[in-house]
Amino acid sequence: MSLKVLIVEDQFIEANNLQIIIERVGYQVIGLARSVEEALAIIEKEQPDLALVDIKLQDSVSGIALAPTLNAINIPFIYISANCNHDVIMQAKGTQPYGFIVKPFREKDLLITLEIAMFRHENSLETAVKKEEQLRLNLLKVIDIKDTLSDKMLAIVKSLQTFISFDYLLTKSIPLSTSANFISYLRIGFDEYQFIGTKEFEIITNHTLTDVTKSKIFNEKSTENIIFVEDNFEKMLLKNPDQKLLADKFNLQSLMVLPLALSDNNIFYLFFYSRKCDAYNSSQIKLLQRLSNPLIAVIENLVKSNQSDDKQNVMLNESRGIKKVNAQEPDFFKQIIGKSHLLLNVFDNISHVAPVDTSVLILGESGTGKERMARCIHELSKRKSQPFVKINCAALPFNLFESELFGHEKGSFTGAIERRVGKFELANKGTIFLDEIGDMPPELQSKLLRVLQEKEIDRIGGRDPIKVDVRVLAATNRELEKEVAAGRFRLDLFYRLNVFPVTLPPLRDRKDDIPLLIDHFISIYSKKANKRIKGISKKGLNEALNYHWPGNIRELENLVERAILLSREEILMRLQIPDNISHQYMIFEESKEFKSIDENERDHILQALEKCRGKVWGANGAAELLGIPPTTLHSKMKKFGIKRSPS
Ligand SMILES: Nc1ncnc2c1ncn2[C@@H]1O[C@H](COP(=O)(O)OP(=O)(O)OP(=O)(O)O)[C@@H](O)[C@H]1O
Repeated sequence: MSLKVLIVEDQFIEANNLQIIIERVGYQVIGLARSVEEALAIIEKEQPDLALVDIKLQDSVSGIALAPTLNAINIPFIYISANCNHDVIMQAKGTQPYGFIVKPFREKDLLITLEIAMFRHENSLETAVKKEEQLRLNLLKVIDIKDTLSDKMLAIVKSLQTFISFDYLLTKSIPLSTSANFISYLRIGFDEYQFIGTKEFEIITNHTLTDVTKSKIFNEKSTENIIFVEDNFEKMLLKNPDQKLLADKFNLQSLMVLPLALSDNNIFYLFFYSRKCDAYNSSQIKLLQRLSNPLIAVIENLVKSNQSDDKQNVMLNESRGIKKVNAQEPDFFKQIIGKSHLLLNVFDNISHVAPVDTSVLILGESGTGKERMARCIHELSKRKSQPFVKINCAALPFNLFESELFGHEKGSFTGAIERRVGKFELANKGTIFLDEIGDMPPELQSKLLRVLQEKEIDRIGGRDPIKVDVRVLAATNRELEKEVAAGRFRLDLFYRLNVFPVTLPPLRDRKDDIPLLIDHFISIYSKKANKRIKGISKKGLNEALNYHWPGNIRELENLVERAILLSREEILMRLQIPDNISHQYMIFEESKEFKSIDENERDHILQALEKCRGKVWGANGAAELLGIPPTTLHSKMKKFGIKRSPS
């Protein structure tokens, strides 16, 4: 059956042209809409499989306004626009389109973008369905686990984590008489949780459970799912001091509540908290609703076994001291040091994508660990016993590029004195890692695209194409959308590579990891230097925590290595951190432009947020530091388009 396409384009000739192109290859155009309103009417009558949406419509409403509806009903869409300025691209990107075509475009580019969009959509649907089924089975399996109650609870927590990312999960039953009435888990590593029951909670917060169960969210016998993100989360905290206590204690920034109505009229609540301020959305609520039956079955089983087993009651509700569960180091990411929640989010994504053959585009500033992550993806895949071949696209001279990637036959050009096998062939059955992909010359981008599409290469001077089976991982520290907008990077290649983007956070956004990384590098480089260095001084660590690390982990690694070589003591006194003030001065000199008052205010707010690690409200928050009310800071952040990115 041919795919049904909706075209949203106000220029008749262009809409007609699009229709001719796509009908020629077998798609069915179910409607030409000239405005968002017309598009909505068509969608209501006849659900398209895909929509092509022009961004700039004559009507005052932009095509981007259609995105929430299309996303909600799961219709993939591709934007078409003659305007590729950065702001438009960023605004469009935020709505998660399946493609972006810049006018004027070639017919071929349009068709490839359509094909990739459908491929990605089907793939993501299929994967989502498979994963959901797996989660359902995993939850039901918990019933048969013979382990203790807390092991069962932990199994549920871990199963849910792969779908609903959380940093703290609290479960609570109403009325309080149910024995498993307050259990919570704080995520402290990729697969590590700290169990926090009633007693532990009191030790950590200095408040009794009675203090913190006063709030409405806890006591309401509501069975509605609720999400608190961004401003709503802050507003909710103002009304619920107990939630504020939790949020401040664990640096939480959003909440999703799932009430489960048990058959004995009790309500069992799952509170998912995240350190990201926009972690939850309605699609997760829908997922949890679909899963409510297995969840209720497993929770009822859990509550029943808890009531019938006094010893386990003691373990859940009376345990003293703070327990780490599953404290053994997980194998998956042992090469990648760090436990900050931003990195844990990356681990979650990588653990989903690594085993499948999808291309992964690793983004992040220089030195954030992109190559290390690529190796890790390879190690976690079924290709791990096959070669991992790296190409640095920025370091290869232009004239050697093609021969390096695809190889050449003897005598195919002056200097080709013998046959050479290219990196793609060397990587056959394994993984190829294209580092600094943003620096690949445009002429070669089309050749790379061909390899990705046809899965075959042409050696220079060779007669027949050679089949290759490689998984492609690519990395860049450039903003590829900007490169596309500037015409330096092919759009179709961008979409091929951007199937699964992963962004590594800069070190300054995950300062919690600095002590771990310093210890890690001290242990490596002190062994190398044959010295016994035990650690770093408090002052040295504080300086490292206050530095902004433009060179990220590589810079930290180099500074630790240098300090070890120079150190005569068992403790590193300090790292030779470049002078922050002179650095700022340099930036000012380089930028030359004189800043407006608004720009200065924006920078100042950003600096305050960075210093307070994204915290706006309360003690040590940015509002306090700036000496303004949090609500004022909030509206200024809105005005300047600043979103909080906590450490
Ligand atoms: N999480 C980590 N744990 C330990 N070492 C790390 C981690 N991330 C990066 N490193 C180390 O930091 C250095 C830089 O990492 P890597 O080369 O992977 O960064 P990159 O983002 O690919 O850099 P570039 O963009 O400059 O190519 C390497 O020596 C790497 O081993």
